Amino acid sequence: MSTRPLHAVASLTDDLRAWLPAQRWFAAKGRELSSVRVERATLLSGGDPALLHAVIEVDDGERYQLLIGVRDELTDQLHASFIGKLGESFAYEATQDPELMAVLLDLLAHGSDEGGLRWEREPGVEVVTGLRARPVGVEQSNTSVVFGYHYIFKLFRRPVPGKNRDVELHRALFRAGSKQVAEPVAVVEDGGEGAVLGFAQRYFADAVEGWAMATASVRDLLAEGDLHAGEVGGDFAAEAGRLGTAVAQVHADLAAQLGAETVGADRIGGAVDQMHGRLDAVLAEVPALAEHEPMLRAAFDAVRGLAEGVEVQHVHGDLHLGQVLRTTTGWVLIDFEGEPASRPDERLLMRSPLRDVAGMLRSFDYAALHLLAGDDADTQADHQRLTRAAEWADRNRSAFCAGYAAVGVGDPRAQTVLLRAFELDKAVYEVAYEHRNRPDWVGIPLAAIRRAG
Ligand SMILES: Nc1ncnc2c1ncn2[C@@H]1O[C@H](COP(=O)(O)OP(=O)(O)O)[C@@H](O)[C@H]1O
Ligand SMILES: O=P(O)(O)O[C@H]1O[C@H](CO)[C@@H](O[C@H]2O[C@H](CO)[C@@H](O)[C@H](O)[C@H]2O)[C@H](O)[C@H]1O
Repeated sequence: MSTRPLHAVASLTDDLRAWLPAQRWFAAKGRELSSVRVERATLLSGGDPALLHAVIEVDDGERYQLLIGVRDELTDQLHASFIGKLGESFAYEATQDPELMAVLLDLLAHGSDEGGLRWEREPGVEVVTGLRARPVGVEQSNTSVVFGYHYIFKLFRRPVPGKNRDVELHRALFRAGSKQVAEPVAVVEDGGEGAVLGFAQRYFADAVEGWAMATASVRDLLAEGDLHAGEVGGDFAAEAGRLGTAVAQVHADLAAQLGAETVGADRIGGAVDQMHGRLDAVLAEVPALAEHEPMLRAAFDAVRGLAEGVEVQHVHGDLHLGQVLRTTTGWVLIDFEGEPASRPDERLLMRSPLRDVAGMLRSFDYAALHLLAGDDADTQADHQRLTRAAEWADRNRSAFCAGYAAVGVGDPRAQTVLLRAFELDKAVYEVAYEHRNRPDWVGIPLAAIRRAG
């Protein structure tokens, strides 16, 4: 490999143009790239294998972060991660290489401030090294690696200068003694612009995702045919209630640590304008939404009349059943980056906690209906399954709200105008998300919008 990292990565630009669009975390998926420019590259560890860090810019101006491994010979396990040849050597996605991830764990444990990258443990935390590394297999917006049963490290694929919401909110909650988040362990920062490049936190080895639990419950129900959601073994309502309580506790801790305020007509109007703006954009992309436009606009405009103002604070911002984990001791929330579609500066704003509630309520609807995506309500058997699934969603949505209200930070069910607008706004977002990423599922948010009419 060339001893000049920038030169080495720059010689891969043609290969990167072909490789990037296939990556789940790459935002411009499915589109041909005309240019890839290497902004900087740093050698983190030499030898064979070598580890390079690079920041690249693609033709839409988006910046991405890469960890590139270089080996004289590619092992079978790394074939799928191949990016391109560097002279006689092979360049590949380094997060898939346990040997190189051990180097990364050493950097996190011992700290370093070289080549413009700062690796730093959180105060008072010791990091164990020599743990086996494995990449997280799920489809994600970033890339995560698990070390033993101890840590999970997230590489932010699109680092943003300034404060990182995921890290800051984890720190604030952990300071508050919250049991609903993982302990922050270490961060990697770009010494120049101060962007957080990576974040290690405590790994919950005993955890299962809320989405997996909820959909298992729906499967149980559908297998029974005749029984109601409350009568089957896999009933989820008690868990949904505990989840509501956990979310309310997180909201209470965030408000206590970082403040809350009541906003009046100006800010409310701005938020309503944003909902209309999103609808404009999605209508242009998905014509099937047009028949619901008057109802949606009326639901958003109803928020303007909330004379008593709206309480805002820092919230999760992208809450759904895939962002919560059930451990053996309770529910935890992960990934506080905020809504993927919002600009980084927008994500830092305080928002109504009902946004999170609405996100979770939408998620119960998804969990109930995704298995029935192809069902036809006109046939008797499918009608029965759809009715049962709808009952499941109602039951768990109510249990979630009751669990939330029990904490004393407010009852979402008492704020019907706001909750309805936020749920519909989220559903509009989901229509665009599904249209772009999972067209078979676009019927789920569309059906929810139709039912609200
Ligand atoms: N502290 C943790 N303990 C156990 N698993 C975790 C933890 N944090 C994240 N995960 C797992 O990693 C996956 C991706 O994490 P997430 O922070 O949502 O990344 P992304 O920003 O890429 O979506 C989650 O869906 C979850 O399964
Ligand atoms: O987790 P991300 O931050 O990447 O969020 C995006 O992807 C989610 C899908 O993984 C998407 O969530 C939608 O589908 C979920 C089921 O897969 C469902 O539970 C959510 O309620 C629904 O919104 C999310 O909208 C998108 O931003």
